[in-house]
Amino acid sequence: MSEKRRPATPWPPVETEAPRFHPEAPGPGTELAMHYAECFGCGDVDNGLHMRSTVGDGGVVYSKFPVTRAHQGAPGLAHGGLLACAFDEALGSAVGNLLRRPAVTGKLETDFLRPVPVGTTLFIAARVDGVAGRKIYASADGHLDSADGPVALRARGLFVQVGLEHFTNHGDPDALSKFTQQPRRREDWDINP
Ligand SMILES: CCCCCCCCCC(=O)SCCNC(=O)CCNC(=O)[C@H](O)C(C)(C)COP(=O)(O)OP(=O)(O)OC[C@H]1O[C@@H](n2cnc3c(N)ncnc32)[C@H](O)[C@@H]1OP(=O)(O)O
Repeated sequence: MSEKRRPATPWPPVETEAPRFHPEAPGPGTELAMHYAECFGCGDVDNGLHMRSTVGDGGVVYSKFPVTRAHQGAPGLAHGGLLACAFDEALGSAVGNLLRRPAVTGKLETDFLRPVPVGTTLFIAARVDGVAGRKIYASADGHLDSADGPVALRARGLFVQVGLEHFTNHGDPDALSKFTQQPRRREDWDINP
């Protein structure tokens, strides 16, 4: 298949500032641990995505999603919803680790350009594109089987900064202590929008 094109829409869709990476953000070459053991994206969960991420140069976070039979939609092909899930994880990891601003996905759009077969590994490169107040814009490309393989998917996400109480009030009162990597303590986060 040739390089796929889709209609171009402005990104970020509003005026933004360049992202300011947290002074204690992990540097290039750092392998990121799972952020929560029960996370479907990166945790130690049966039939989860088992994604692993590494910080690259220039504010890029590289993630790998090994596609198995547990992730099928059509026979032999990855389920589109799980592919979108992989991008949510990859984009969220870039936002959370590089900015250390607590944020949740507000909007996620995914362009599916090529089928992703079982047995392939999706190599996702994610970056933070801009920040407008609480709104954090990030995007990613997903390459088949190598970092420079053909692009199978592209995604764009809006993450909205929230207070840490978002996790403790709506989720688990002990949420912060259950993060398995930095940022996990209140003082590890940049909570000022
Ligand atoms: C180290 C850690 C690594 C972590 C990796 C984790 C990866 C996984 C990440 C996730 O999956 S998070 C889970 C999925 N997401 C959610 O559960 C979020 C559910 N939604 C909410 O909780 C609220 O709707 C939300 C916090 C997103 C926003 O509610 P708020 O009341 O705080 O804010 P508001 O609605 O005023 O929106 C703030 C701004 O964002 C804009 N906005 C929000 N959602 C939007 C949307 N969908 N489209 C466009 N704009 C949107 C909104 O218009 C507004 O713009 P302005 O400031 O310019 O007025």
